[in-house]
Amino acid sequence: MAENYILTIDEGTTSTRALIVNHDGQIVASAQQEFTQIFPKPGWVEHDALEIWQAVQLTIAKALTTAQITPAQIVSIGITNQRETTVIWDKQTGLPIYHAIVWQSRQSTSIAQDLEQAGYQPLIHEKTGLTTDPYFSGTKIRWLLDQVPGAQARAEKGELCFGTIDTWLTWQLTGGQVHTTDYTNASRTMLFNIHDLTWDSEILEILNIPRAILPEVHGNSEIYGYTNPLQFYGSATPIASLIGDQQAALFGQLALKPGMVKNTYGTGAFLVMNIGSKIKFSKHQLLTTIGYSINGQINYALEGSIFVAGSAVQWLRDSLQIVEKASDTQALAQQASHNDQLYLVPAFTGLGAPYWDPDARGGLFGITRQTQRADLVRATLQALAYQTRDVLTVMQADTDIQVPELKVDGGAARNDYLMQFQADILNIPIQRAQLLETTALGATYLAGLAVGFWQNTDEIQQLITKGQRFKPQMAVTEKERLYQGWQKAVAATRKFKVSQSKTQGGAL
Ligand SMILES: Nc1ncnc2c1ncn2[C@@H]1O[C@H](COP(=O)(O)OP(=O)(O)O)[C@@H](O)[C@H]1O
Ligand SMILES: O=P(O)(O)OC[C@H](O)CO
Repeated sequence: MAENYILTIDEGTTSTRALIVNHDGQIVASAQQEFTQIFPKPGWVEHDALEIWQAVQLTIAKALTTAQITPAQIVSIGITNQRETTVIWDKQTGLPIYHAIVWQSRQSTSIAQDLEQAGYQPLIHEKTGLTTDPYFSGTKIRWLLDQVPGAQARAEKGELCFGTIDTWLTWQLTGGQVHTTDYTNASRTMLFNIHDLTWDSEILEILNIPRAILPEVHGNSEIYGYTNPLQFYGSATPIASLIGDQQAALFGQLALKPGMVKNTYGTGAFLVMNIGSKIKFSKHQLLTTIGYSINGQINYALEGSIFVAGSAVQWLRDSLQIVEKASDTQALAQQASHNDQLYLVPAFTGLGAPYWDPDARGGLFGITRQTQRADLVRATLQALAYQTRDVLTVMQADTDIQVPELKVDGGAARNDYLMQFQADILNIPIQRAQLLETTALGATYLAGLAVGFWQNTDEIQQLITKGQRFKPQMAVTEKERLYQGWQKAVAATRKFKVSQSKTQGGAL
């Protein structure tokens, strides 16, 4: 009998991947496709949602071809996605009314500021676990309905659909039959009440967002619908997991016990701690969010969102062109010998947790006549580690938990220099996943559990091999000296902010 597989789509900020996974949890084939990053104005980031859909179709076709299997051998499909990124499309034609507004984008800053000035921050935090930042979908939806002519009226008439990328791809794969999302993605919109698990009427009213555009909300491991055979090579295959990428990585690490923490170093870096079935709020501006939901049971999480991580490495490669490949940064950082007091604060699109400062912009401190390319590369990698310490410190303070080790994954976790420096600066071991595609594997496990491909997480645990462990080696005085320099650099960056006028932040 032909073997069966799970197909998982991991739609990230800069590229999309399709993975085919067998019953032993091995990736038998994968394909990856980058797509265009559109920067219409400083601080704005957009994607073409149709280009994303095309990239998804292409990677599915490539992965199936590489694996030499037929779509009928796919027992279910999992989708995990860059969160918050907002698409609005026409229900009839399926065409987006504007580009997707990416999570990093700052174009709805003035809407977020208006909410804060009107005193809504405590209400929004209490109901959604989030903060009034343009990062989340709510202000992006408001911006789109304001800026695209006629959009508000069409939304009120029920002619438009809103979705994060999971919803957009499910709509496309089902041929416009299913308009749904999951709790984790919903919990990133700033419109979802994480206590009673519904779209919040009061917040919808404050932002004047018509309920008619919103998707249904479900758990993370269940059948939401079937692919339209026209979209999936003649097969009606169940779509059986939708989950935001950071929560998928938490599940993929099997960080299923309260207190377990993972950090994923992708475009951004996201520390997520499982906090169990009860909501807990941070005193230090971490987010409370939904971690995952299986069989009707909700697990909450605390999250520290770092906006710029691997994208700083991309900046070295694409904008400064001082490295050819992202992986070149490892050897360069290891070679750097001058000036270990050079600090890059990569606040390219503001600062996320724990600062939440949308107007901050990047800074470079401590340059001397001796500063060389390798020093800048090292400072860039170190910035990822320092930002992680900023977040982990407040996460530990919020929960009274001393985290014994940090589980890590994501593309930049490949970098051994970064991993060792991270262990040093945190003074705890770093446990790297063997397969860095933990995000995709999390969605795979959930899609497999939904259809009985795997029976339970104990069975999945047997499939996972641990990767490399990095132990702290640096003297405590040394790491404290370095970290104090970082804190000074962050303070100086925040002092030197650009003030963003309403028109710069708000108009098309
Ligand atoms: N060896 C490396 N060292 C440092 N950064 C890397 C390395 N390899 C990849 N990256 C960075 O990791 C990111 C890609 O990771 P990935 O998990 O695919 O991100 P995403 O899901 O956000 O698209 C890119 O920003 C890239 O610059
Ligand atoms: O594309 P990534 O992996 O950097 O993840 C993006 C996050 O989901 C944004 O919240």
